[in-house]
Amino acid sequence: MAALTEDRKKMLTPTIRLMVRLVLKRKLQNEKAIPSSNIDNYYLVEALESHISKVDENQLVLYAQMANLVSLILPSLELDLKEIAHTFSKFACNAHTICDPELRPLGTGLYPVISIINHSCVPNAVLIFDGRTAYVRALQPIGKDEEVSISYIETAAVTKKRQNDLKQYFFTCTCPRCLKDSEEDAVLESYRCKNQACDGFLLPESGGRSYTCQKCSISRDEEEIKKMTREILLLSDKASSFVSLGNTTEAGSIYEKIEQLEQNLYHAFSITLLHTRETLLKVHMELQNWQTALTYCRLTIPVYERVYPPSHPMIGLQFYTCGKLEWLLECTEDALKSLTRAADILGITHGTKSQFMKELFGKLEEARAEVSFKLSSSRGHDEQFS
Ligand SMILES: C[S@@+](CC[C@H](N)C(=O)[O-])C[C@H]1O[C@@H](n2cnc3c(N)ncnc32)[C@H](O)[C@@H]1O
Repeated sequence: MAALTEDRKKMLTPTIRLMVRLVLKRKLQNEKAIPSSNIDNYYLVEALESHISKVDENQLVLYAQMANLVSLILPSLELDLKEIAHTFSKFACNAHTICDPELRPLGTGLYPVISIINHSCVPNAVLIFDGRTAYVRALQPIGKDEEVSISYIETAAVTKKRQNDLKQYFFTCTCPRCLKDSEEDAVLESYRCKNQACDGFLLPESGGRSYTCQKCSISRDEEEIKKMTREILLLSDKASSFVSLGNTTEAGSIYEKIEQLEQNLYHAFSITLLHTRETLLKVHMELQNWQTALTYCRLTIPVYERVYPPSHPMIGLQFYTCGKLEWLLECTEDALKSLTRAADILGITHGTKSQFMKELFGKLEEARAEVSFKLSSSRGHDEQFS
């Protein structure tokens, strides 16, 4: 690595590091310096799908450059650059993002046995890591002949976006959600009805100039929508520049304005509004504004429950955040409810033995004890005065 120029060092992406580890592992396994097994050997990598014939020329050039860099990092090995480039193409449709228990990305890994699992936007299983060990856990009972599926992408998105994110895998998803989701997509991305009491979504009128609610037929003027969209765009640019300056307080107050505008513009289940609220949750956590953070956390949950399958870890994690905030704010009974929901879901997706889960169970026990203590002391108080 020391022999690399600064420019080349910048190219040491997680994918390059993964390739270097893979090449070294193959060498060591061939020399029997480290053990190989049925689920851990290079033959499994050879069998992976690469879609190399469909990869475009620019991407092929990039793979060739990356292969070259690997050979510079490992000068003592005689490498077949074409084979390395081909393996990079396998990474694109088979590698997995290793995440921490809170689903924050940590790096990239290749798990050839897990790579046999196909994608669905309504998956019946989920891939969870404990350190570098990968676990596939069922989100629901899976029948004997039923196919196990996981999601390769973020499923909190409309069909067009999901299909676009799946392009690197060279297939068109035909899961039930992709086949029938036009109305659901409209809810997730359309404008809301002008009537605040109506939960309908708008579609453009054939002649343009206005949008009409599909539930109550009230129209919204196109100009008004364009004006609000422009205002949101301007504010978003401003908020991003405050974020890059590290001014979280200013960024937060601009995101609040964006959220207000988006509430009036988009449907309550809008993905755009969801992302703004996720940002506001992060901002207020950073600023230790626990009550406001809790408000935004609670607002995200109904949308999560709509866009993720039941028992999805994202829902469990959001209940966990809610529970921790409620505990901090001494809303003990709410905390108990949220932590119970979190434990019910994350117990399925994360198992019960990891340190992360032990901490959650510890917090749940504490909340349970506190609630029963409060209950018994209020009963004692009532008895004293009866
Ligand atoms: C990680 S591999 C999954 C295993 C692969 N089906 C196999 O037999 O080796 C990813 C590739 O599988 C195919 N694939 C995955 N999910 C699919 C789906 N829902 N429909 C069609 N093809 C899919 C695509 O070719 C994709 O690039």
